[in-house]
Amino acid sequence: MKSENILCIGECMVEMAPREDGAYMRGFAGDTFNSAWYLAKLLPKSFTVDYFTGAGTDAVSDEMLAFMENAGVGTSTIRRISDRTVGLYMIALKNGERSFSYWRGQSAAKLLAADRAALSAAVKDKGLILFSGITMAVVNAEDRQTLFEVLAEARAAGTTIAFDPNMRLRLWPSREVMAETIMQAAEVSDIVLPSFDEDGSIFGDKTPEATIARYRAKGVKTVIVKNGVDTIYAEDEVAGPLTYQPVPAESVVDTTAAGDSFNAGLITALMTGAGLADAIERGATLSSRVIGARGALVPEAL
Ligand SMILES: O=C(O)C(=O)C[C@H](O)[C@H](O)CO
Repeated sequence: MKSENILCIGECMVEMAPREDGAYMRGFAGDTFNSAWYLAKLLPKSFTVDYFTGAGTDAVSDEMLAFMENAGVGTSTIRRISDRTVGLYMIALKNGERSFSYWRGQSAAKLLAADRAALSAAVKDKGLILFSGITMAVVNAEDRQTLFEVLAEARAAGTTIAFDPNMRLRLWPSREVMAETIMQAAEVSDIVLPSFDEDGSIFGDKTPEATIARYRAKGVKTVIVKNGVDTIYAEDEVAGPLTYQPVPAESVVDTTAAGDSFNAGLITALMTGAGLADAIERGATLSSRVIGARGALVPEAL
């Protein structure tokens, strides 16, 4: 049987999310961690969900790891780096659409792939590993290659690799490096979870079908193109091409983690035996509830 151990790799930060009264609420979030948080809540108890990143040894890093453990996300392989600490981001909201400001240039997570042995130990015996374009953006060029190699080794050993291109142009040296790295990441992945607004603008895809074709040409087995409130397009070897029209959200308060929660709902369904169409519905339903509240992690959405 396939391993029921899941690993998400990336950067978790202090999150400052605005409240209605103008004050800020401090939380902890980051795209792949957000998915881990939802996965830990959604998957049956026989599964384990772990997070791999870099963290400091200071009080806020300890609090972050305690927060993860409390949420059911394992932290035992996280790298602790004594002269660094965790990054921070702040959400700004305009009519429900979010934008982010970051303080993460020197974060411990930037060194997450600097110790190959630690990374290799973390990926061992996993059923599925999720990483993202943000994971690739925060590490340097040399460590990116280490990540690719270690993920390729895990895949060869039977792990399913899932990748969300999640593009944050500001975190990359250039548009070209971002686009090139994303296609390299797709080559080591079984499941790719792009968003049409980002992929359309960076790669010039005219339609979601073109996005699917570009990743499938790299050998990706399953591609699901998220598309905001519009039709989701997907394809895998069993279901063939399919579409899903998401039910509109009851209210849109903050779109932070819309894609991350979609990924978690979808992966939960796929890991527990659902077909692609059901898995997409599961992801879309969770995502439409998550955007009805402020911040990335929304317990009421579960
Ligand atoms: O933008 C990032 O790097 C983050 O990880 C912050 C947010 O939690 C994430 O983008 C939401 O998808």
